[in-house]
Amino acid sequence: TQNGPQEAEINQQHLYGTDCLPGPLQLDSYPTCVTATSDDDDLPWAPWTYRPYCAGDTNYCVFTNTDFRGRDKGVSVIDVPPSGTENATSAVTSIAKLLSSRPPAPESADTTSPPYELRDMPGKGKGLIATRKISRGEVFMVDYAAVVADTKLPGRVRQAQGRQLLSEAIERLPGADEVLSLARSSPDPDNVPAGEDVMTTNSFGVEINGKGYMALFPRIAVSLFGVVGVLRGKAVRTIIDANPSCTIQRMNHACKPSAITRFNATTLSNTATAFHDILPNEELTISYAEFGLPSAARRQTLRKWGFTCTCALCSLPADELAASDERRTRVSRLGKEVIELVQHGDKDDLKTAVELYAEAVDAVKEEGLVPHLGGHYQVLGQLWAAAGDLEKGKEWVRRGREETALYEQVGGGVGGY
Ligand SMILES: C[S@@+](CC[C@H](N)C(=O)[O-])C[C@H]1O[C@@H](n2cnc3c(N)ncnc32)[C@H](O)[C@@H]1O
Repeated sequence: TQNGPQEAEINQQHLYGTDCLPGPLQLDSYPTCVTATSDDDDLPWAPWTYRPYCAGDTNYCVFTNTDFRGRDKGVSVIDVPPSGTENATSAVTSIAKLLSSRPPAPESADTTSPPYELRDMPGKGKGLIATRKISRGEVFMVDYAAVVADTKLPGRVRQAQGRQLLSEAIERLPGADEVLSLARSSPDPDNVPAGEDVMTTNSFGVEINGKGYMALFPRIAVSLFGVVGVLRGKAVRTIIDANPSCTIQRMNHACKPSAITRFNATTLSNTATAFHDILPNEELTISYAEFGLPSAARRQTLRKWGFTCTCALCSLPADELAASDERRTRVSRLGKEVIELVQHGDKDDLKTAVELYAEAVDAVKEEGLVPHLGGHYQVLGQLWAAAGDLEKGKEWVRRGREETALYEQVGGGVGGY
């Protein structure tokens, strides 16, 4: 919402409770001249609780359902109303389907305490700290989207319109206060509306039906303390947060993080899974930047969030940071060399390719680039097989699949920052 030209006053057409949607926004499924309140049964714009709010001469509307994940939470979608070809890719369509097909989950009286707590983190605001050991592969947090907005919105509406759409999207939620209590990072907070600042500071980039959205996950999943998967015969549990201030959004960034988040576009859930055994008092962190970048590129990416990274890796002495950067660039250099050797294709080349790739895998491990490991193990297996050692080949492919499965078991969409 920051890209449009500054406009002091835009004539916002507040359609909520007024007569008609403007012509281009009229939809068969949302009759335009019906007056309704949220208490009406059988709303013509169901499953949305209110008549969609559409901003002036933009194509964008806000669609809100106040029952999603329990009555005090809700979800708002800011998108172009679906029609024709847009229908298949629109989040409005797929979230409407989700809302229509499943009754909202009942609140649970689950009193299980989450395995982390919110603490002050010097130089980073607040952060989440493990209060007990969290095992590698454990899904320790589940959160659901409260606001979902087309990523192209900022470039397609004027600033005042974008701000109005965001403000409607948040204010219509029963959980608006929770959303507005999230961290803000604008250097000029008095002149940036809270909703916009919160969205800019906290939103995740997600994909729904192949289209990009910004999504905010400020709150807590309800219900179960369940088994969501099995790893080497061991049950992997999901612990559901019970403390509203301990959300996915509270996890700080680290360049060698302890967890990964996965977004599931079908359920609008975002889950956090531990990369390694996390010990009590260890901070729970995720990466806001692409994995594997050297420090200068990371700094540049993190500028978007308006902070200078103070994670353990970025705080290393200069020589150790340079060694880490060298390992990260070595991984891509070795990858290129291996491709050339494979294209060459004789037996000795393939053996050298295996050695070089094993070196790259060691560097990946040392740098804690866990999401890449499964794929690298599988490539190493294929190289071993091509070099004539089928047993080693099978073993590495098996390990690779197991590693990959660990972080995909609860996913379904594309997630993370
Ligand atoms: C999504 S919030 C994370 C939770 C936040 N610390 C809080 O108090 O709610 C993102 C903000 O946290 C801070 N932050 C996160 N990771 C950091 C890091 N590695 N170094 C410094 N600041 C960080 C930055 O101010 C950033 O804008």
